[in-house]
Amino acid sequence: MMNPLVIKVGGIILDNKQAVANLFAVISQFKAQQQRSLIMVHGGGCLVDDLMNRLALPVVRRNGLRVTPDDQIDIIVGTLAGSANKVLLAEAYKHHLLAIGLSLADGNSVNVTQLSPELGCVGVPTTGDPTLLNLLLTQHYLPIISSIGITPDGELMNVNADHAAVAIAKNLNADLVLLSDVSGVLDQNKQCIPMLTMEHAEQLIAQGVIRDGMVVKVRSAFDAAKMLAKPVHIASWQENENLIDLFNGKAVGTTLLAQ
Ligand SMILES: Nc1ncnc2c1ncn2[C@@H]1O[C@H](COP(=O)(O)OP(=O)(O)O)[C@@H](O)[C@H]1O
Ligand SMILES: CC(=O)N[C@@H](CCC(=O)OP(=O)(O)O)C(=O)O
Repeated sequence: MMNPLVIKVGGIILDNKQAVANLFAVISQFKAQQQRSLIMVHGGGCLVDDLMNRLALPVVRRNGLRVTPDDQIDIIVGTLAGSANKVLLAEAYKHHLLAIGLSLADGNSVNVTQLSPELGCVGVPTTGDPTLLNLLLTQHYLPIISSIGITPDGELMNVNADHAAVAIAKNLNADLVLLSDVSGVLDQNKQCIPMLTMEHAEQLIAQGVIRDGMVVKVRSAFDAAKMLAKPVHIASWQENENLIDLFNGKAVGTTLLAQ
């Protein structure tokens, strides 16, 4: 049996019903062909931004992470663990997939602590217990996991979804694919870089070619690649015709090398 595959979905796909439907069509095709266990970890930052705008609340990010004041965590939990998670679950059901919607805290799958007081209710993954997820995978469930966590003191935390996906992949010794709006990590000419080493990535970050959320994504991906001793892929959820290849471990988008 192959090791599990963690698929992280983020970006404007969460705001695009057709794109979500296309992705689940591919996942259900893959599931029909392969015995491999899949876990989906999702973001939904764009949905939070939309709601913040409608509520006339400011959207503030520092180094790619959302500043999350105490009095806004309920809105964010509602959006990520609520609507975003259930929209994905609904599409999974529509495609006859046996799915279950979870957060990082369910079954203590990923424990989190507060990152820093300046960012407010932003959590970082610490340890985790894979028992619940392994149990669900044995019974052929597709876990769909939001990036909401709970601290040991019972505080709800907003975790960057790339950090969350890396934590789950480490816990399950899984392969990891990060799907975003872009075809991969782009160079200064906006061309997708097929293979990236950590050294090259840090150069591109220093030059400002890799910016914003992509800095978090690339550093998270290398963290996972090193720990798991295997490459991690960053690709677009729009590459429908290549997604099956990607899920089978072929290089699509940018491959971040473990070395
Ligand atoms: N060098 C780069 N290559 C690709 N995307 C980049 C780069 N630098 C900055 N970005 C930005 O990073 C975004 C992806 O990060 P992010 O928005 O956090 O993704 P997601 O929401 O899918 O987690 C891209 O949409 C792009 O605007
Ligand atoms: C702390 C932090 O930044 N949390 C993110 C969680 C969602 C996310 O990461 O969504 P995408 O993967 O779609 O960008 C946020 O509030 O936007």
